[in-house]
Amino acid sequence: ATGSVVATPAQYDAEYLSPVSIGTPAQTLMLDFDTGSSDLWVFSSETPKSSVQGQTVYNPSKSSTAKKLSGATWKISYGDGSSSSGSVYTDKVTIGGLSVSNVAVESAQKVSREFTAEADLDGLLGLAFSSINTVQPTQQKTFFDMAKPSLDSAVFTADLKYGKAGKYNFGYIDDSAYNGSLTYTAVDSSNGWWMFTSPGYAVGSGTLDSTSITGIADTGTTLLLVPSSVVTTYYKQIRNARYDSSQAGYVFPCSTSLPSFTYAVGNSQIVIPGKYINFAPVDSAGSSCFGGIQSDEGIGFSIFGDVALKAAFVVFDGSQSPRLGFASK
Ligand SMILES: O=C(CNCCc1c[nH]c2ccccc12)Nc1scc(-c2ccccc2)c1C(=O)NCc1ccccc1
Repeated sequence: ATGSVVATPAQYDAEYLSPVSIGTPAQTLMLDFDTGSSDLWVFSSETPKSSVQGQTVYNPSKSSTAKKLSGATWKISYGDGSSSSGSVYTDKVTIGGLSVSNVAVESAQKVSREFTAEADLDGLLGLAFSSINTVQPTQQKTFFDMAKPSLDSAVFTADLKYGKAGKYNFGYIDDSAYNGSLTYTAVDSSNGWWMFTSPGYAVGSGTLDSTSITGIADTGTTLLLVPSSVVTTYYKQIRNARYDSSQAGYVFPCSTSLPSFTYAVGNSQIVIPGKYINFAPVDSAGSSCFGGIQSDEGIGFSIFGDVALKAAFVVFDGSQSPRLGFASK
């Protein structure tokens, strides 16, 4: 089997949302496919009304294939301080024509205000490794792990784009979606993430600096978060860039034309065009803009978020020895 689904960017490409059908008859929610976490959680009929502001909710009592996973709970929190928690059902989940039964669908009984504020986001679909799924007492498998036995090939691909719709494919690699060839690199999944080491980086047309960057391929994080030394080197090239402590990040005049950022993958390179690195205005006046490259200080590793991944076609190879493939497009 295979599946293919559109990934539509929210404002400023802050996240990408894909339609997912849950239950019988189908209840279609817009979920953020997240290779940085491993829980499929949704706004539901159990989410307090005061916490639901525009989201579409999953109602298990309206699904003939829903089963309560008795005694199971989940609770997750993210680095930005956001969090959610609740109960667990199993139900049929269909993504782009690919149907999987008995998938753990985590129903939110609590969501933090950051999620309530995201009116278009009805939940997350975790695509990291099942070893970091938060369901207790019995850890649950991700949609990808549940789908794997029926997939033509144990892979999924992310083809996110700048300011327009991209795609997630399951079970096959669309060789027409990228230029040149794929370069594969080793993954360390011991911490549950798609973690790899980039052997170097470059700013603009400069030469490659062989400072390696170890981080995770994370579609659920918006920005590219790298070591402070790399951040400093990048923004040193921009005359009016400055660290704004009130924003806790580098900002620059929105009119600035930005240098590209290149990250190496094995012997090849992915070039992030400068315009991808202007994330969003920090004020309504729109005079200063927040950079798409910021520090990974305090995380313990770097995060290749959407700013980095949307410059590439990315293969998440979940075979016996997982690996990541990157190609330019
Ligand atoms: O959690 C994910 C992926 N799912 C995000 C879902 C999500 C969280 N708010 C959302 C809001 C909307 C949509 C999805 C999400 N990735 C990882 S691995 C390590 C950290 C981390 C750990 C400690 C400190 C910092 C990061 C994060 C992290 O918190 N990223 C989000 C972030 C990172 C930095 C700044 C903001 C957010």
